[in-house]
Amino acid sequence: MTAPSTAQTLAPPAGQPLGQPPAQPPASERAARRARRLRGALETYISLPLFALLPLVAIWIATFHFIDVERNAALGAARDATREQVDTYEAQMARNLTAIDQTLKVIKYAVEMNGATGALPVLRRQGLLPPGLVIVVSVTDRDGKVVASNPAMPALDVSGQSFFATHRDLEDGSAAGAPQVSHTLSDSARAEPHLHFSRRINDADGHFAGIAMVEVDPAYFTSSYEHSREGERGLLALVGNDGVARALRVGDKVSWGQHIAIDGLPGDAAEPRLIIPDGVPRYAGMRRLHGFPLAVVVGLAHGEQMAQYQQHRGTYLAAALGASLLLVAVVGLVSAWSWQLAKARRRERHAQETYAAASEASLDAIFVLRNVLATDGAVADFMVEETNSRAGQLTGIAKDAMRGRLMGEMLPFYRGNGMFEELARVAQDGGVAETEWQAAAQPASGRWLQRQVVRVEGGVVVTIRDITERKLTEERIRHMAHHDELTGLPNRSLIRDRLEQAVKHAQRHGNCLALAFVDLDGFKLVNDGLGHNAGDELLKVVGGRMQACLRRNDTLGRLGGDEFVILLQDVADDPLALAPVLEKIRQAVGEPVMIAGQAVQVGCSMGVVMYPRDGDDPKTLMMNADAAMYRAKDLGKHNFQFYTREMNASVEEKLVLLEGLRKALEATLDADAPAHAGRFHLVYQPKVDLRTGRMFGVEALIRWRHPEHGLVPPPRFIGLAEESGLIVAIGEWVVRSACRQAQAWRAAGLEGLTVSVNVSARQFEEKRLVERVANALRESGLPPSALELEVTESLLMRDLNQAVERMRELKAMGVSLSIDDFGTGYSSLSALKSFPISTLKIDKSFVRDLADSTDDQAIALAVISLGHRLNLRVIAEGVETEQQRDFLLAHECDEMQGYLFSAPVDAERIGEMLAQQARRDRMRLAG
Ligand SMILES: Nc1nc2c(ncn2[C@@H]2O[C@@H]3COP(=O)(O)O[C@H]4[C@@H](O)[C@H](n5cnc6c(=O)[nH]c(N)nc65)O[C@@H]4COP(=O)(O)O[C@H]3[C@H]2O)c(=O)[nH]1
Repeated sequence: MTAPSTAQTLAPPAGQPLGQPPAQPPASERAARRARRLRGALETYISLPLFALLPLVAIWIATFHFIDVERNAALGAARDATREQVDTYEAQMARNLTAIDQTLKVIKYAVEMNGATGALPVLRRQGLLPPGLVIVVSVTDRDGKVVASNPAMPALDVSGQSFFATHRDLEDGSAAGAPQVSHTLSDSARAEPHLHFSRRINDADGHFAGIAMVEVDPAYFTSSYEHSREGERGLLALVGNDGVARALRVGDKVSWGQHIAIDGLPGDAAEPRLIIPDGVPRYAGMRRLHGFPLAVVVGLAHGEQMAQYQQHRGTYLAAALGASLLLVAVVGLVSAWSWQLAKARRRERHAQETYAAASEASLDAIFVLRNVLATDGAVADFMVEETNSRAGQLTGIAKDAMRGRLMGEMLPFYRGNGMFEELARVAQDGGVAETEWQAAAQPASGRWLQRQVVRVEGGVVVTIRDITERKLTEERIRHMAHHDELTGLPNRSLIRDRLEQAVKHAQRHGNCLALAFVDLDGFKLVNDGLGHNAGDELLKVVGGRMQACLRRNDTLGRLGGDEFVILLQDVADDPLALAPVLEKIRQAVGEPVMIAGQAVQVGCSMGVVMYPRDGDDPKTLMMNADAAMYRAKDLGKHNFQFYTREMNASVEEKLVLLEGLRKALEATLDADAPAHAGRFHLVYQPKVDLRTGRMFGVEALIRWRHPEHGLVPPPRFIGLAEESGLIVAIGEWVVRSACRQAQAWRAAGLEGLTVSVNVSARQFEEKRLVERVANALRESGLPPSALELEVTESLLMRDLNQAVERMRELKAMGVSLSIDDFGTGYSSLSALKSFPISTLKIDKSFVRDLADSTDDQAIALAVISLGHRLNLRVIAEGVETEQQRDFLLAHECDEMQGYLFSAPVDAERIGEMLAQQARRDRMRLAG
């Protein structure tokens, strides 16, 4: 664990600039390297063979020493034996030769005394002759002819022999002279090889008279050869001074005649040498025999003499070799084992170093923990055996300071947060445990950590990873999955989830909850008119405003588009109690919003349901809230509606209504159609000049008399006619009818009356609108100036350019245009300027509270002043009271319409009113 990590060795140390020669490694590192090298040298597989050389050398030194000693001993013994043999052989030969010479001397004496032929019988008789089987004695005359012998032999002449010549040639009268010895030979008298010992016989005068001879078998002289002494290849030889062997025995073989350089032979054996050329080196000793021209030679075969030594030497060498081999084998085995062990240790060290490097480079904190057992064998604590720097950063305790410490003492909180129990469980039962938790203690406080515990022998390894980033990412993804990207509000899936939870909670606790579907009114106009960025901005602002109206545990979410949903929990089971917050939201949404330097305004239609009265499951509640929201839309928008059971029937109701509308249209257009389908008809509401009080025009308003339901107000069916497209045909009928009626009044002499017709969005956007209007005017004969088309402000804003274009075409025809419900939309001044209109109509919602609401007063005044600045006439609708009229009059509003003057009435009544007015005019003129 102390070895430098791979990462450390690859990268320059911190602070060392790249490109510079590396600095000397620190002293501690150098010392560690030295220690490692020394450890390596002391490895058994290196040191043991080195140490084993000592006993090996000792074995061989001792072996060679013993061999040497043994050899010297063997050599000494060989020399001693040779000397002893030579001594013995010399003594034997001296004895034998002396006896032979004695015989020669006796024969000589007897011949000299008894004559050559008489001597031997005398000696035989006296028993002085040696046994004839072994030794032949004979006497020759001076000519060399054997004259007597014992035993008797064939005639023999030795005159040619050198020993005879030697005797004969001696000075006459000389004493006996020395005995002569012949070579070993065979002659005509005796076929067996023999050698002759001879002495000179003188006559009485001292002259040569012949010789006395003793013939001896050469084997006689080597008969003392004993295998036990001389061995199988020992040598005994009787050699003449001339160097020719007279008798020579090697083993059992007796021979003669070989040449032996006796002069070169030592008296004592020194070194083995080749005495005869039989290839056997021998330890040799030689003694000259006194009184005879002879020497004895003894040779002991080197091989035989050293045989025991050789045997011992072999034994020693074998023993030494055996011991050496044993030693080498043991050392080899131990070294191999040690090498394997060292290799395994190296591998282990390498693995440890790799582990340490990897561990140090790891972003995970790693703790190698040892079990600390209680007396009952259960794990009582853990001791830190190894760890890494990351662990130090995580715990705030230096890595080295952790080693050897008890976890319970180092991180006491680990017993309180379940970590110890988990570690102990894995330590005892095995397996792998994984846990994620949020750290509570410094320095990692607040961070999300993940630990993995794995059992190892005698402990556990704990890996701790900081997963805060992952958690945050997961949280972000979760948030994105459950929240609307634009507003950050909960999205449909989270809302559904929260609603489910809220319903469950309410079910458990018997509480109530409310759910409101909110749809923005007029959002599409902003989005289409000012662009998507403006739409997005508007959604954010409106979302923020709604959120501000809610309590902390309420939920505001966005379903998509301009649809929001509000979940109010733990509310009273009383719709009225909800009204304040809903109204607050409605007002907050209705406040103008500044977008791209421009004030825009939207409303909201809210459909509200309550659990449990309007449904006891999320699906039903959402469905019913949706139905209630549509009802709010139907009822003029920017309001909230609580769900009623009847709403559920609305779809079916709509279908029935639509069918009725269709039939009514058919019936209206077809004069012959049966009346039970109901028909449309028009009513007219007078428009009055505020200053003069004179009716100058009428607004045509459609009515549907249903055969069963009676009179159906326009708000109940205009929207449906719009939705279904029927409005185009209905609208065309309205224009044509209104034109026809207006022309009829004119024809009746009621001149100067204008008629206004409402044109809905669908109608206005229809391509043939201008053509249809032109047709209606042409058919009726009404001058275009008597016709006014009322379009709503919001309608114009849907497609500004197209609207302006369409308006210009109508204007070109001479038709007047007015903007209905002015003030509920968000026309910009610049847009307003471009409209070819003649009149602005203040919406009746601002007129209603004119007397009390300063806001409405301000709006009315703003519209009046705006209209006048643009040279437009301003008309207020829905004027019901005199206060309203007085206010409008005081503030120079031009015209008005409303119940104060007249509710919408049929054409006939308008005719009467016009007639009355004409009468009044005439009277005033007259009066
Ligand atoms: N509270 C109150 N209301 C007053 C007063 N004086 C008049 N009104 C009502 O105000 C509405 C005025 O018409 P609008 O704003 O164009 O609003 C109209 C118009 O937008 C639409 N509409 C009516 N007839 C037609 C039509 O022929 N074509 C189209 N496209 N829309 C029509 O239906 C809406 C409602 O028409 P109506 O029910 O006839 O309701 C009429 C009228 O009866 C008053 O003093 N107080």
